[in-house]
This record gives sequence, structure tokens and C-alpha cells, in this order.
Amino acid sequence: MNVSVVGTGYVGTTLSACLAELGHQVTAIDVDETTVERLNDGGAPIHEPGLDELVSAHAGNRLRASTDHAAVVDTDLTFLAVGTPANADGSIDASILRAAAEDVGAAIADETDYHLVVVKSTVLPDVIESQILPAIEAAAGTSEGETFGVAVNPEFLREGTAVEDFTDPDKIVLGTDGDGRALDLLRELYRPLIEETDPPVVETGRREAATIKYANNTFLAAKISLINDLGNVCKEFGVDAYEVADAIGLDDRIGERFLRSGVGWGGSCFPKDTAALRAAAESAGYDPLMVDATIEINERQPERLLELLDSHVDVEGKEIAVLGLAFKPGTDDIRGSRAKPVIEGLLDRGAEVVAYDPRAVGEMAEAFPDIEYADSAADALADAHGAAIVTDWAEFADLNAEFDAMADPVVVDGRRIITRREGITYEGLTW
Ligand SMILES: NC(=O)C1=CN([C@@H]2O[C@H](COP(=O)(O)OP(=O)(O)OC[C@H]3O[C@@H](n4cnc5c(N)ncnc54)[C@H](O)[C@@H]3O)[C@@H](O)[C@H]2O)C=CC1
Ligand SMILES: O=C(O)[C@H]1O[C@H](OP(=O)(O)OP(=O)(O)OC[C@H]2O[C@@H](n3ccc(=O)[nH]c3=O)[C@H](O)[C@@H]2O)[C@H](O)[C@@H](O)[C@@H]1O
Repeated sequence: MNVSVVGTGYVGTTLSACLAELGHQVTAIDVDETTVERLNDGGAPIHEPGLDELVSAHAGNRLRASTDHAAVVDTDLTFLAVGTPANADGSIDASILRAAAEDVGAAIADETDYHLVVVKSTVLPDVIESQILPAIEAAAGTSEGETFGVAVNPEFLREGTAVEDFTDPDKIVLGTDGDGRALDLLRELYRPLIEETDPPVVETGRREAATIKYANNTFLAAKISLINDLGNVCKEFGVDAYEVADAIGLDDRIGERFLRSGVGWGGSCFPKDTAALRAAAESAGYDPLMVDATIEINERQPERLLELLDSHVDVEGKEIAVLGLAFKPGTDDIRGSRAKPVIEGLLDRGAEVVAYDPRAVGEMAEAFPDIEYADSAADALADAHGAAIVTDWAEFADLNAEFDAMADPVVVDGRRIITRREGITYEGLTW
């Protein structure tokens, strides 16, 4: 099939490259010229394992990039995969998506054949009817059902395993409101992937598809917040929360994944999606208590880490190491990273922060230009009076003698990555 993808960030690039790999002819469209040039030169604009290889295998052949939205007219369907960030009050900012929908509407204005617009971005159900459809209709000069249809096909990939998650998904969700042409096109598009990995395919309405995405992310965030809440209780009891989690995870109804307690969840989506769901529920007149608690527990975990540090050292005027700045290992992404509130809390206490991350120093230096950055964990730890471990990078598991070079070997581990041993004052956040 001929497919276009509007927006080639994390999701759009992965989608474009993987669809090309499945045998489709893909036109990737982005407003960012550097991104487009990079794709046409055979390189991925973002780092994801396996992505560069796919882009370089298909660039110039089944994968072409452009800044010109007019290209969508030559394709059977167009994915919208642009950002849907949060406003300051947590509500969804759909303006980028609306603008992209207008771009596509304008491109298909003279089209007489049916064109399917597939919303891949994470978007609240009301936004589809109140903003996306009107934007396409106004720009295209036609109504939905005449020359175009709109479907919702949310994405569940994780950063760091995007290609793997896309090519071997837990499920595919197709929201079409019974538009047969839309469903046929999407079934045909995903046919090679379905034949290969046989994932469950959920065929549903558009509002349901959009809501499934928010419910999925909120449930996962809530699972982590609940294990963090239980973990805090475990710590008070003098019980190891990881032993408890391992045992409860054996219950199939609970499941073993996403039970790692610690300093909390971050990333580009859990924070904004839980906030957007809460804001939308509240404006619909419902007070979502579990969603509130999910967010609040997550906001409290960094402070609990700092209080544990306080219980061993007065950090004012002292050098404190922060190990791990990315929101999770394997990425340089610091969006929603728990390292930010940890650093802020240390600065508020008058500490001198020395931070280290294998990949995310450059990104964090833009947010916190005035703290010190070390070239290695060993350098950050040398002469420090305390260390906060915020990201579970595998290399931190090998740290050992490096702690002996600390002025005061107090280690507060927010991710259960450091081995407790004689000679260091070790505090696990929930164990
Ligand atoms: N990052 C992730 O792991 C996941 C993200 N999502 C959702 O997917 C959507 C996209 O997220 P990301 O890929 O992370 O965003 P991103 O910010 O990495 O990429 C968006 C891209 O869209 C481009 N763009 C903006 N306006 C445009 C327009 N009018 N025409 C063409 N290109 C345009 C930007 O230049 C940028 O390259 C969001 O709704 C997000 O919530 C869903 C699942 C996973
Ligand atoms: O909508 C999205 O963008 C994506 O958000 C998450 O993916 P991602 O943010 O890339 O990363 P995760 O692996 O889910 O981790 C999120 C955060 O939770 C934390 N986490 C995860 C698991 C766990 O057991 N404990 C825990 O604290 C991680 O450290 C990280 O800060 C979801 O897992 C994806 O399904 C979804 O598509």
C-alpha cells in the first residue's frame, strides 16, 4: 500500500520505517527540514535500537521523506503522528494535531477518491469530533464520509524498544466507527504484521480506541504508583518491597511486569496522559480519585528519596552525586525524569549537585546549566557526601569500590540497582 505519515518523531519514524519493512511504500512528512534530510540520507532522527538499520535499508526506496504535505494525495491513507502535549493546567494541547489535520485536509481538497486519515497521536475522544474532523473538513471543503474518513489507531510502543514493540505488539486497536472502507484499509495495512505475529486485533469505535490508549497508560502508571505506595509501607514495616512484589506478581491477575518500585515514573507520555485524562474527567464533572492518587504518589517519591538522604546527611553546602538523569535507561530523554525534582530538592537544601548520566548529560545541562556534570559515575561519587540513584542504568550495578572514594558513603537507591554491602550506608527507597 501507499502510506503517508505526518510527523516523524519517536512514533512517526518508527511507524514509517516499520511499515516500509512490512513492504509498504511510505512517505514520511515533517515540518522539520533537518529531520527530513536525515531520513532521506538513510539515518533515523531519533535513537532507537534497530531503527537506523531499517531507515538505511529503505530510504530512497520504500521510504521517502518530504516537508511537503501535498505528497499525501498520492497515498491511500495518512497517519497523523504529531505531538499532543499538555497545557500548563494538564489539559491536552491539540493545536499541533489540529494544524497537521488542516495540512492534510488542504492536501486532499481536490481529491475525489476516498482518503483515510488515521489518528496515531494520543488524543482524547472529544478532540476528534470537536477539533480534528472540523479541521479536515474546513481545509478539504468536504464532509467526512464523502472523500475522506477518519480512524483512530493508538500506539503502545515504549521508548528504547520502539521497533521491537511495534513489530511484535500486545494488541492492535482499530477505531473506525463502523466505516467499512476505513477498516478494510487498516486490516490490509497491518495484514503482514498480523500474519507474522498474530496479535489480538481490537476493532472498536473511535472514542473507545482513543480512550483505550489513556486507560492503558493510566493503568500502567497506577500500577507503578500502587507498588510505590505499598513499597513505602514495606519500608516502614522493615520489609523488602521487591520480595513482596516478586511474590504478588506470581498471581496471574496481577502479573510480574511494572512492579519495580522506587523513585517513580517519568517519560514523554505517562505524566502528560494521566494529567490530560484527569483534566478531561474533571471538566466532564467527575473527580477521578485513583488517577489523582496515581499522580500524587509519583510526585511524592522524589521527596521521600531526599528525606532518606536527609536522615543520614545534612546536605547543605555539601557535594551530592546524582546518578542517572534520563527518565529510564537506554535513552537520553529527560522528559518527566524524576532526576529533575531530585536535583531541585537538593538545590533547595543548598547542596552542591554533581550529576552523571551515560547519555543524558547534554539534555539535563540545558535544564540545569548551573550544576556540575561529571564524566563518569566514579568522578561524580569521588568526595561526595551522599549519592542519589535515580535511573537504573546497567552500568550502575557494577559500581562498588567507587563508593569508597566518597567523603561520606551514603547511598540512597531509587531503583534497586546498587548492591547493599558493608562500608556504605545504603538506603533502598522501598526496601
Ligand atoms: N514517544 C512515545 O514513546 C509515544 C508517543 N505516543 C504519542 O504519539 C504522538 C507523537 O509523539 P512523539 O513521536 O513522541 O512526538 P515527537 O515530538 O517526537 O514528534 C512529533 C513530530 O511531528 C512534527 N510535526 C509537528 N507538526 C507537524 C505538521 N503540521 N506536519 C508534519 N510534521 C509535524 C514535529 O516536527 C516532530 O518531528 C503523541 O501524541 C504521543 O503522545 C504514543 C505512544 C508512544
Ligand atoms: O504512550 C507512551 O508514550 C508510552 O508510555 C510508556 O512507555 P515509556 O514512557 O517509553 O516507558 P516505560 O518503559 O513504560 O517507563 C515509564 C516510566 O516508568 C518507570 N517504571 C517502569 C516500570 C516499573 O516497574 N517501574 C517504574 O518505575 C520507568 O523508570 C519510566 O520512568 C508505555 O509503557 C507505552 O506502552 C506507551 O506507548
